[in-house]
Amino acid sequence: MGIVEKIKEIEEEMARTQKNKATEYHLGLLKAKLARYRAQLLEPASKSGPAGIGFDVQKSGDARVALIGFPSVGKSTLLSKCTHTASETAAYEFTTLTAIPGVIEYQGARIQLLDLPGIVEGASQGRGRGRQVVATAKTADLILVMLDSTKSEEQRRLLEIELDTVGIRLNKRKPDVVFKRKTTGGITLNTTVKLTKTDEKTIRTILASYKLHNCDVMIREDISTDEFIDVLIGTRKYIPCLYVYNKIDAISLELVDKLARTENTVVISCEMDLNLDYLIERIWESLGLVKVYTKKRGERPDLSDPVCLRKGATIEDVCLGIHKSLATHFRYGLVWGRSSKFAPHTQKVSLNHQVQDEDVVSVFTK
Ligand SMILES: Nc1nc2c(ncn2[C@@H]2O[C@H](COP(=O)(O)OP(=O)(O)OP(=O)(O)O)[C@@H](O)[C@H]2O)c(=O)[nH]1
Ligand SMILES: [K+]
Ligand SMILES: [Mg+2]
Repeated sequence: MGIVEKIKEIEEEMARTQKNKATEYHLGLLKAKLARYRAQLLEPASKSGPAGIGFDVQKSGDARVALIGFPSVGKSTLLSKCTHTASETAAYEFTTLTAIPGVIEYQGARIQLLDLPGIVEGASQGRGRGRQVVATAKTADLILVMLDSTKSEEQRRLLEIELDTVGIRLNKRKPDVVFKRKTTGGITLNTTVKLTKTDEKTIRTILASYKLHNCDVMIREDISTDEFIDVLIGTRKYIPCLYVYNKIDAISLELVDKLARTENTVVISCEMDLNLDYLIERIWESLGLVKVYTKKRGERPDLSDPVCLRKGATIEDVCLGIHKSLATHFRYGLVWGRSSKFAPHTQKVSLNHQVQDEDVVSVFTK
């Protein structure tokens, strides 16, 4: 029996099993098994072929944003409107067949926007180019789930399932669980909160089913069984996401209003150029990029050409963003701004100092 069939069998058994206190533990086991098979199916290291490999597009710029959606929702139209790259658009489905990168320039940052082929239900199982598309989505810093506002709400849930299946967790934080493998000593399980969505027995059974007989587990959040499995599998990707409803020119104002009030949602019309600037603002905000200005000794900071970095970036990243040699010859840095302990005064810092948005940085070399 192939992995796909095995997965199907487990899914069927789960569907047949009634959800209650008595079956909770058995369902937990099935979930663990299912997650393991899916991981086998989708990780690049699996023997089932190059399933986990995405389209070969060079990452460039300060961040990567991937467009995911069903065919003909307007992904290519959006790329063509927001970047200098033209991607073919047409009224028929599957116009786009590969990944097409474009660049959004905003606030001094270069954001790579990736137009991707439309995916269909079952994409993560290998239908169409779906697996390649979702594998590419895994490499993104932000996912735009693009939806056709004239179509049913169902499309959003279906896309979420496809992304979830390949281990992408949208708008979620990594569960607050510390997990350490050991060679001896058995299992130490500690919780700092009351577990309401799973229990110790289920957790211990899952550990056993993964043949983890020696480990330390510290659970610091009220997690579910699924979230615990995510921790064990370890390759889950926690990616922020914006839901982008396109074609609002074709729906009622009431519906536009309702959609616009939904969390993590932006409504647009590519065709009528509605709200596209606002979308870019939201993309920028969701990426949480950090802009740092550099300053040479005795000069004013250069406000025209900031260095753009990811959240959590350090002085070392600033150096690398300017020139490779700067980090190797680094003596010390000076920081003005929010990350400076002595704001608004200067702080002398080393390479591992974390910078904040709008900091001004000077680097002194040997
Ligand atoms: N009414 C309306 N139509 C739009 C809008 N944006 C795009 N379209 C139309 O939707 C159709 C599909 O657009 P594409 O950009 O090719 O869609 P896609 O998502 O890239 O499609 P695939 O590459 O096939 O997956 C085209 O006929 C567009 O003209 C919009 O804002 N309003
Ligand atoms: K199309
Ligand atoms: Mg397209």
